Amino acid sequence: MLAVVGGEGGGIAEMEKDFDSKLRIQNPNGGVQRSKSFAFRAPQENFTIQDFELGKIYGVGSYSKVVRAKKKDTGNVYALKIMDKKFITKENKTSYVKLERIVLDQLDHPGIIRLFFTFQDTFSLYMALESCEGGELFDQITWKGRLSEDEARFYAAEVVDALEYIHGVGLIHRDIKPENLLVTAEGHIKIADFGSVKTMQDSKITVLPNASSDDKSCTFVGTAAYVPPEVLNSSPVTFGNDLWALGCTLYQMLSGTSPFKDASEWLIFQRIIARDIRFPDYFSAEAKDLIDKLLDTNPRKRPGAGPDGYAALKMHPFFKGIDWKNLRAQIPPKLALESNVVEANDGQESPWNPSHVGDGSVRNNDGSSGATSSSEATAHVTRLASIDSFDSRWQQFLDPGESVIMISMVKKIQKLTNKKVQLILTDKPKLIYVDPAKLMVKGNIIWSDNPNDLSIQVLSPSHFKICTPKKVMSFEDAKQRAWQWKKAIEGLQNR
Ligand SMILES: Nc1ncnc2c1ncn2[C@@H]1O[C@H](COP(=O)(O)OP(=O)(O)OP(=O)(O)O)[C@@H](O)[C@H]1O
Repeated sequence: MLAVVGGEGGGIAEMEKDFDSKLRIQNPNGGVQRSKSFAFRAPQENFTIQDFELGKIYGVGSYSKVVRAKKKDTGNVYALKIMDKKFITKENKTSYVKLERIVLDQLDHPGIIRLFFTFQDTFSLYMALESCEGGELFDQITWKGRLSEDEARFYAAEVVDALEYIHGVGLIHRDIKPENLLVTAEGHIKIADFGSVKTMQDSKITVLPNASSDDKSCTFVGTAAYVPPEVLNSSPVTFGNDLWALGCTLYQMLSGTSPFKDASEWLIFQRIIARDIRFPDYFSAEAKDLIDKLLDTNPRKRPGAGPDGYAALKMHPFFKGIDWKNLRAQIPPKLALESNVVEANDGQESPWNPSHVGDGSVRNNDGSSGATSSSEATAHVTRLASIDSFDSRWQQFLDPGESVIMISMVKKIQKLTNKKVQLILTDKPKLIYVDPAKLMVKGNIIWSDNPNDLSIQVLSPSHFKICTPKKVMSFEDAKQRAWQWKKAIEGLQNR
């Protein structure tokens, strides 16, 4: 995510009020102030984190962790999005959180992540989301190298179907990319991450005035590689924004990489503005034509944004054979598993240590609660931990009681060869990298709280260097978490 939407729009106390199941809503659109009593479809419950059995971490966002959570009494499984209240306030993410909560609550489509309920305790806000066991489409592309045209057609069609609904209710998603397209256990696509949506004038979706994204106070919203050229020229955002991103995503499905790639965001933007696209030879004429049209510099000319609406997109020859009425009844492509790519996965889920979140106390109706954390500073760092995936393979590299702060599969860039390694940061603190195939520690970076002896240099969202007096090591994180690595290491140094 590049830019933060809107202003802070009120503190955490106000947000807690907004999270009440009854609230007064005002629609800022259309000039006339519409005001009505409003009940969330997904209620705010009085649950605690102890009501759930926590499983693996699905992923980490810039201000949240998403964990597999089974409700102990019903056995229902959710993707529990856990957000640290202090962090949200500090990082001005309040409006982003409110927006996602209120928008998801009103969306109802099989191609969009469902929000079931929310709850909170002293430290955290929790959103119980529909669980997507298949992970991100990004991982499917990475693990398969690239997708076949049939696979890409299937996924693209499901995205088109959901986008038609999103645009139909007057919303622009603004952050369509393979990381935000989640895959269910069965292999269907669900669009996630509605924190950057923009409501159009005549939107059917109601948002709180201070939960909406305010374009005036920010440069732009989205992710560098998927941003359309008009957004870089500060033109008003339109539905065409998502259609450009769809074109980039389809290109990435078919080739394995996004069409506008370079070493820095600035260079990526130059490529986007110059519309510097090269199609691999193996793309079919239909795929090339559709991507070429979706990446039209004129947003109104992109199929789906013109006077014929979505018919123009759905009737494109690339989608020949797609049964648009029965999409979700079709058999999805076979999912790739991480274990097919990295050897030695014992296939076991490793449960996440629940002491990493919340305080376990029940929230009273007046918003007060009992317990406070004894080691708040450390817990805070741990709650902010950025963890791609954590399974029992990495447990053997930890001492008893030691927990992981951040872990990701990264490329260690060397002069002659680049090597995939698992970079692991723990609360000891310990910073090591492991050969994922041989399950051997390949490097132990000597920890120091002194930034002269251990520092992180971020070169681009995906490229960072770990510098020690003896050595400088260069890493590439495909998930663009270079800044999170810096934050996590510096957070531990300043604990
Ligand atoms: N419903 C879900 N089911 C399974 N995994 C999920 C679900 N929602 C999110 N995830 C995983 O958790 C990760 C973090 O999600 P989250 O929504 O917190 O942040 P994000 O989408 O990465 O966004 P950002 O960094 O822009 O805040 C996602 O990238 C995804 O891999």
